[in-house]
Amino acid sequence: MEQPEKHQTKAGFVALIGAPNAGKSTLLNALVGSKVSIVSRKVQTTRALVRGIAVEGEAQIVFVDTPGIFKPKRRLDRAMVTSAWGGAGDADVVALLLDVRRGVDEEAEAILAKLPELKQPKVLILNKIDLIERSRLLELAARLNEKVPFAHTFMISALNGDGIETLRRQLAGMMPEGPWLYPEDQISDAPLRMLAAEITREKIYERLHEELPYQSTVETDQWQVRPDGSVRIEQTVFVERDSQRKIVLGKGGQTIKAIGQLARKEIAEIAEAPVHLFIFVKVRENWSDDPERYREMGLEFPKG
Ligand SMILES: Nc1nc2c(ncn2[C@@H]2O[C@H](COP(=O)(O)OP(=O)(O)OP(=O)(O)O)[C@@H](O)[C@H]2O)c(=O)[nH]1
Repeated sequence: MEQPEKHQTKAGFVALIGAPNAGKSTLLNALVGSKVSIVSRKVQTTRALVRGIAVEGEAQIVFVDTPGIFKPKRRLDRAMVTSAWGGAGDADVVALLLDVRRGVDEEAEAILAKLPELKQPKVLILNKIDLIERSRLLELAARLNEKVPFAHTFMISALNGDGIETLRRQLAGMMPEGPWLYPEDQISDAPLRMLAAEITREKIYERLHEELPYQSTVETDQWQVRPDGSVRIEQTVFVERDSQRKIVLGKGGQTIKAIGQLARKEIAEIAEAPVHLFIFVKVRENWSDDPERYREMGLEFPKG
C-alpha cells in the first residue's frame, strides 16, 4: 500500500462574489495581507479579475476578486458581470460576501437566485459585523441558509480583522490536494503595470468622483527599468470628451500633477523602486465601446 505523503500540499481558487461595496477588496487585502486590490468607497471600481494569494499552513489559496455583480446596463457593465460569473465558474469554492447592513436586498436576491447554477461548494461570508447587533446577524444567517445550502457561514469584519483567521483556515481546508500554483513569495499575478494603472485610476476617483463618474480609464503604456534601478512609467488616461480632459488636467495642470504625485508614491511601493511617472490625458470618444480597451483591462468584449 502506498504511504500517504506526510505534508500533502493543497492549492485552489476561491471566487469572491458580492454586490458592489460589500467589501470584497477590503477582505482580499485582509486575507492576503497586502494591498493587491483597489479599495474604494465608490462602487464598481474593480473592473478586472485581480488575484490575491494567501498561504495557510500547507495550502495556497488563490482569490479571484470579481467585479461587483449588479444589473448591467452599459456594455462595460455587462463585460464586468460576465467576467465575474466566469471567474466563479472556474473556482474550487465560491464565496458569497454580503454586507450585513444591507441584508437581503434586491441585489442579493439576484445573486442568491443564480448561485445554485454553480456546482462548487459555496460559503457565506457575512461582512461588516462591527456595524449590527448580534441577534440580527444570527437571524440573517439563518434566513440565507434557508435559501441556499452553504457549506459554511462566516461572520467577519474585513475592516478590523474579526474572523479573518478562521475564514482563511477553513478555506484552506477546502482546497484540493495538489502542488502549489504560484511561487511561495508571490502575492499577486496581476501584472505590475495593471496594478499601477489601477492605482492611478483610484487617485482619479478619489479626487474627481463628483465630476467624472466612471468615464475614464487608465492604461500603462511603458514600464522601463533604467540602469540606476528606477522605473520610468508612462500612462494614458482616456476620457470621452474634451470637457472631461480639462477636468482631469485642472487649472494649469494642477489636478493631474496632484494625482500623479499620489499615484507615483504608491506605485513606487509596489514596484519597490523609485518611479518616474508620466501621465497623458487623451480624449477617445466611446472608449467604452472599443474592444482594445477591454483587452487591456483583461475583460471579454461583450457583443451587442
Ligand atoms: N464598517 C466596516 N466597513 C467595511 C468593512 N469591510 C469593508 N468596509 C468598507 O466598505 C466599503 C467598500 O469596501 P470595498 O472593499 O471597496 O468593496 P468592494 O466590494 O470591493 O467594492 P467593489 O470593488 O467596488 O465591487 C469601504 O469603504 C470599506 O472600508 C467592515 O468589515 N466593516
